[in-house]
Amino acid sequence: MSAIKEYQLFIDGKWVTSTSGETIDIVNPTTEEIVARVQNGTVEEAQQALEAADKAQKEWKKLPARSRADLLYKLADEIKANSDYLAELLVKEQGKLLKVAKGEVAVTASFIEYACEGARRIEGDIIPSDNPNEQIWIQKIPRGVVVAITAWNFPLALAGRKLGPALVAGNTIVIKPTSETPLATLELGNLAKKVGIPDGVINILTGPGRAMGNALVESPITKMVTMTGSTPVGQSIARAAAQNLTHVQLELGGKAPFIVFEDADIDAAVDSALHSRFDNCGQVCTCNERMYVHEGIYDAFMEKFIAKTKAIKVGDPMLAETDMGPKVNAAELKHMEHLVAVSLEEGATLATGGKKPEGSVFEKGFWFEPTVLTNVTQNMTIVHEESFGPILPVLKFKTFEEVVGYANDCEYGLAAMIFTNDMSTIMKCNDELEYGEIYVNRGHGEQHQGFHNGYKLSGSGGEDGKYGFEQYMEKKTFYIRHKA
Ligand SMILES: NC(=O)C1=CN([C@@H]2O[C@H](COP(=O)(O)OP(=O)(O)OC[C@H]3O[C@@H](n4cnc5c(N)ncnc54)[C@H](OP(=O)(O)O)[C@@H]3O)[C@@H](O)[C@H]2O)C=CC1
Ligand SMILES: O=C(O)[C@@H](O)[C@@H]1OC[C@H](O)[C@H]1O
Repeated sequence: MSAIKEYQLFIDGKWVTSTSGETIDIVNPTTEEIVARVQNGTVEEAQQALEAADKAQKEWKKLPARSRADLLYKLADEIKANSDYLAELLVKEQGKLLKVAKGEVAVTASFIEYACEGARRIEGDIIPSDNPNEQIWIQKIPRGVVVAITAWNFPLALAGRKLGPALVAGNTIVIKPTSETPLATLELGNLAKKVGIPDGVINILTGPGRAMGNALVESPITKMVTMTGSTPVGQSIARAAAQNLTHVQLELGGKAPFIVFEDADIDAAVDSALHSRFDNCGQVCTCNERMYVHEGIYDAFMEKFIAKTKAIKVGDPMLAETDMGPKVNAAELKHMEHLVAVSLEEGATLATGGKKPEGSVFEKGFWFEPTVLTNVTQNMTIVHEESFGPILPVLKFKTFEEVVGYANDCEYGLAAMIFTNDMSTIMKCNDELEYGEIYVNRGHGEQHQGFHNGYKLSGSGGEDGKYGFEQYMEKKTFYIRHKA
């Protein structure tokens, strides 16, 4: 057994051990072995990180945005240069497939590179005044210290998605990754030092969200909180931030409907539905959480879909032939078992899966079979509660009005997917589906230049693209009167 690495806190460019004297074990979801330990940081250390970020921001904001971007391009290059190491760390801490982990490392770098492209597009306005000899300037300026709080499903990518625009805009950042999967994110501290990002610009803390996270959110030093995670936690962050009216950007839970209309390309819809549910063991915020299939093609569609679901190879995420790894932890596994039990009690039928796979290789680890539930009705728990795992309830529908009503009968509003070739249906879906992101004739998967924006309880503010970049800046209006 290799020695268990103990990570420290990254504050003001230095690695420090927490005064708590306590650590948090990071467990490999595939083997249940401890792969590393991280600091159980204190609220005092949260304050130290915020003060370091505040001090560093005074100088960081004076750099031309292009100079800030040059340093961040180098960080992105270092992330790519360390892809194998970072990807294996992601597999060990989160259980995602190695090929998916390598994709996450690449997308982390590209999130940062995309933000760097915005360095020369921080544009304001010059507006004529109603008064003679006067101009009005509206400038975009950095907010100050940004706190970034991230979830466990794509921990490194979520960190890059936030630190990129935050730092290009002239802010500094304190990142608190989830206590489940902090390792790859912590490695960013070493890479930041290596490329010469000034001390205090990036700070990375570990510790329980309810204490450390809350302390970061509540501080008056914090001028923006960007958080990705569950809706209940996002709501508590919004409440805590309210006392200072701190700007909050929240990317939260989802329950994406996947709608297959009668004229859909069935093979394309089957493949997209499969990947949009089971990739990353169903742990993607925009996942196909519930599927509606027109009754006219239901049998043909489901025959192909069930066959492909049964063919999914569950196993060691390090192996190329594996299609799906384990859930991230025991609590999530228990949640899967609970949702299946409730669904069956409520009258659903188990078409495939529904339990831990059999075999000695699955004795250790948080494994769950790809699961499909049929004979599901709209009022069932599984149609409304996010599973964030490999469980897919399938319902039939007859009419457009019926399925749009089902799709919108939801407290979330992040993503929706539809398959149809009828332009009128597509445009009516665009008008009537209450979701911030709609994918037409393809599965989920955002792009940096889009806008990842959840309605209802899926979040507020949105991130990515030019509108996400705007969130990291304040505006200052300047009235200038000059002598005639
Ligand atoms: N919309 C989107 O883009 C995405 C949404 N998600 C959602 O995230 C959820 C799964 O991720 P998960 O990590 O379990 O989410 P959680 O909400 O449990 O945790 C998210 C982060 O918040 C921290 N946190 C917890 N309590 C507080 C608090 N009171 N104040 C400040 N920070 C706190 C956690 O720290 P700690 O872990 O140390 O407690 C963690 O870093 C799912 O609901 C999924 O839908 C996931 C990915 C993307
Ligand atoms: O957060 C999610 O689940 C998705 O937004 C995911 O995160 C980073 C990847 O680029 C997205 O697919």
